[in-house]
Amino acid sequence: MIISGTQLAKELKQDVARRVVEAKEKYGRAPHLVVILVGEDPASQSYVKGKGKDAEEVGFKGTTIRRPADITEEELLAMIAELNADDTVDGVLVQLPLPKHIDEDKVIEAIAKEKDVDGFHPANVASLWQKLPCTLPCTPKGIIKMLDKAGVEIEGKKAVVIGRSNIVGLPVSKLLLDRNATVTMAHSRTKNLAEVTSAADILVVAIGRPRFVTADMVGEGAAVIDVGVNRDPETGKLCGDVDYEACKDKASVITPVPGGVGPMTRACLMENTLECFLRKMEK
Ligand SMILES: Nc1nc(=O)c2c([nH]1)NC[C@@H]1CN(c3ccc(C(=O)N[C@@H](CCC(=O)O)C(=O)O)cc3)C=[N+]21
Repeated sequence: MIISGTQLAKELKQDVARRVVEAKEKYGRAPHLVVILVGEDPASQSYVKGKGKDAEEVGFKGTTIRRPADITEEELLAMIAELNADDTVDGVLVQLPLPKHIDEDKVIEAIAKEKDVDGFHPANVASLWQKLPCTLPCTPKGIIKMLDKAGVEIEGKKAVVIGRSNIVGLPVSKLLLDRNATVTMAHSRTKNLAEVTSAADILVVAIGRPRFVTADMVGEGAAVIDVGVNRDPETGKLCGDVDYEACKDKASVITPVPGGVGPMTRACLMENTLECFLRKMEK
């Protein structure tokens, strides 16, 4: 079975849109998401365009601030400080990656944690690891929703996560652990990787290498979640970290690329923005 991220994202966005209508009635305005895009990277431009479209679709006010790649770190931090102080702004997202002369950690830390819709702020990260209320990072949150919607049991299962990034591998491992999976974090230095991954009931792949996971690495009946967004070196088309065609018959459920984790990530961003807005208004 294919888990359609496109379909689940549509459902989640419809749910957010319904809640936005209610919230607007109650609080007199819609949530406002501000996305900052620095530079002209084509992939970033296309993602940011998608976020703008989603924001409009769910009934938010959406603003995209575009700045040239040579903006100084100081200018960017000043802009964020202004948005933090602006009561009509509920969510701030700075599209990553940033140009090399700008310190990403510093920028993320500058965003008010209450407006950190990505869930990247160190205060949100700390809360996640301490099981305190927090804004969850969008991709890990979306992955858990996809497993739940597909009816995949997590409790007591063996989950293997390949990749250990701050934005996907680490937090999704923690969320799976919180759901009582037995979690293995695998990576580029893992010995006998195929042996490790074949034992997984749930295999989450987030390493950023086109079609890295081959059929021999997938156990019979596994749930396979492909977080990759790569360009196929030959065709230039979007492809995942999993060789989908080779693995789909071994997996019980699998997510495609495109149309899998990506759209759910975006839908979760909308949900996070609504939640930041509600938390503020309910105070
Ligand atoms: N501050 C920040 N937050 C992010 O969440 C963030 C970021 N920076 N920088 C880049 C990565 C990447 N990312 C994607 C989200 C959706 C799709 C997505 O929807 N992909 C579609 C296809 C889109 C296409 O055709 O290009 C799909 O998989 O079906 C892809 C990639 C969010 N990121």
